[in-house]
Amino acid sequence: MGREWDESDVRIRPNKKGSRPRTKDRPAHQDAVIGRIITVDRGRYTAVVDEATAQERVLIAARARELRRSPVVVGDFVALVGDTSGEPDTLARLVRIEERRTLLRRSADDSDPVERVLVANADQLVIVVASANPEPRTGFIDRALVAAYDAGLEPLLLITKTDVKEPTELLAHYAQLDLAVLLSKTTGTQSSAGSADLLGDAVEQLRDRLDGKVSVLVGHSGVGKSTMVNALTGSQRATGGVNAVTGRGRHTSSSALALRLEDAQPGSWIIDTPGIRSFGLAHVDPNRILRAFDDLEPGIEDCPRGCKHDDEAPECGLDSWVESGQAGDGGAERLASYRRLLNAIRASAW
Ligand SMILES: Nc1nc2c(ncn2[C@@H]2O[C@H](COP(=O)(O)OP(=O)(O)OP(=O)(O)O)[C@@H](O)[C@H]2O)c(=O)[nH]1
Ligand SMILES: [Zn+2]
Repeated sequence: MGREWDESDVRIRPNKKGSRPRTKDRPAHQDAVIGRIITVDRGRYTAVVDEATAQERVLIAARARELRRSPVVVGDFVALVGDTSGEPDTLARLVRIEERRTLLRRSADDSDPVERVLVANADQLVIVVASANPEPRTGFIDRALVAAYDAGLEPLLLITKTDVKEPTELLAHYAQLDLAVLLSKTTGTQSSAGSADLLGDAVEQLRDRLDGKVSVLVGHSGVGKSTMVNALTGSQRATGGVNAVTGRGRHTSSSALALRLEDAQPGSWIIDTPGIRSFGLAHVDPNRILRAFDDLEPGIEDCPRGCKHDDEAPECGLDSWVESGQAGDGGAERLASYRRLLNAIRASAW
């Protein structure tokens, strides 16, 4: 990851005790290297530095005290000082979190009483559901869509197991959204190991979509997320490949984990989220969700102040906007879709 230094990086604070700049830790930050966090496990942060260069290396870091309690998450770019060689048994010091482009988070909810930052700087959210077995739940998809729109991520719906059932109803349900949908299925023949081979098409289509980007995958257990992640990333994890990358034990925590997309441009990462099965959405602002509906968005100009734009909102400007045809022929359905997503914010579970 290249980064240019400028004067603001070497600013020296006025020193209360004397005129000399503090030599102890300030100058050290000038040597900082920037790394991408690929996993977090028990207070240890694994980062890739000098990505896609001959000097690329993976190192382990501990957070500096000056960071206090600011959460550092997968996808964060961080400044690292100290031993940044990445040699075995070395530990770098993580001194700063770079500004985040996007931030996927969850409010506290019934399943987790703490508000959490989940993943930083991702571009896309791939919502994985099975066409059947387990049955797809639109509540899950709606909540994930809201989380994506709120975080500024492009959502993508991946429907697996279409060999088991055609996802006709599900597709109809989301036809009004500007939502890219990919279908995948297996050959239907289970190998002796019990895992079925995915048909190549879907894997390649998805790879094209993910190429050059950072994509987070979310999905319930059993939908075939691991099958797809393995097809896209090779055996990095299946074989304990995380060892080779991080020099540490196989990834066992429930934290997110970034894996490289195989046969893709540098900077293409897939973030698997074994621990994330739901999103608390209490923090979400309906206006932010509206940014994903640019045909509707201008309609809120006539809304009363503090309008929530939902089914019960009196005199919501979106109603007249749609009635007057300004959102086009499909306007009413689009508004219904938007409001259905707003309902997902209020529903407490998915
Ligand atoms: N018929 C069919 N089975 C599939 C397909 N994709 C995955 N499977 C099977 O579904 C089961 C679950 O797949 P996994 O990839 O382990 O599912 P997961 O979402 O990672 O689930 P967890 O590992 O519990 O998080 C496995 O037996 C897969 O072989 C598919 O497209 N069609
Ligand atoms: Zn309104």
